[in-house]
Amino acid sequence: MIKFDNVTKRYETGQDALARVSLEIGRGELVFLTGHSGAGKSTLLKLLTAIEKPTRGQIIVGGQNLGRLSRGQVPYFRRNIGIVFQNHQLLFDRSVFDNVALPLQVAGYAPRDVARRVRAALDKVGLLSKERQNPIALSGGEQQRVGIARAVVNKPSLLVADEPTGNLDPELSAEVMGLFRQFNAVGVTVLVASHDLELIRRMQQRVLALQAGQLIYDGVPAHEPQPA
Ligand SMILES: Nc1ncnc2c1ncn2[C@@H]1O[C@H](COP(=O)(O)OP(=O)(O)OP(=O)(O)O)[C@@H](O)[C@H]1O
Repeated sequence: MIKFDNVTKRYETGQDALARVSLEIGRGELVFLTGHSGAGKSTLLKLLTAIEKPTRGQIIVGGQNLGRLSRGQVPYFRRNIGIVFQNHQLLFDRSVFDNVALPLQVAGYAPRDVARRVRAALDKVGLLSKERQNPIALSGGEQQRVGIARAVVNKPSLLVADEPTGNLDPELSAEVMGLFRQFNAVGVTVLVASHDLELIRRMQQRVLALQAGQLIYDGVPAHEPQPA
């Protein structure tokens, strides 16, 4: 599903935000990406979603070589990826329903299909009863779930999240992670960037760790028994 081959990203400032990173993520995997602030997590996600281009190396996503995508092809490529942001970027002057509907409207779906899919997505994140509310009236956890519904409404085969639990307390963070697990269980490939090591450890999934732009770990962390 995702292949990075010796990928380096150097920003104009001259710094290597990623240095010779090679990795593969198979279809249907749930993987966490971790590392300190500035380690390169966001850069890796921006390359993966064709927001940035690599300076060197090759990136293949869903069989497409991102280095060969033309500007015009990028929006079509992105339709197959759901993206969840830390600050969820919801529009506070529109209802929950309209926020989730946006990607479908942009893609030109008929209004009946939009309504059906939006309600299915809101149902999956447990917010069907709040479709008419304005997101500003929702809690932080609920707002993040609206962001997740919007990311999955298009039924993407890949779901990417950048610090999706950054502003949430541990209980709500666990809830959001549970949602990612659910989408993964029905076949969606999920990549979640997070610096919350405790939360990641509890998930018992594959972890990729970056340090100063280099991939320093790829594996499932050993489960440490908790003291009684
Ligand atoms: N657009 C940019 N132009 C120049 N340098 C950048 C740009 N974006 C990121 N960087 C630099 O690249 C390095 C990696 O940044 P990146 O945002 O990928 O890290 P991160 O692991 O996501 O950090 P954080 O958890 O703080 O978001 C940092 O040193 C950062 O300052």
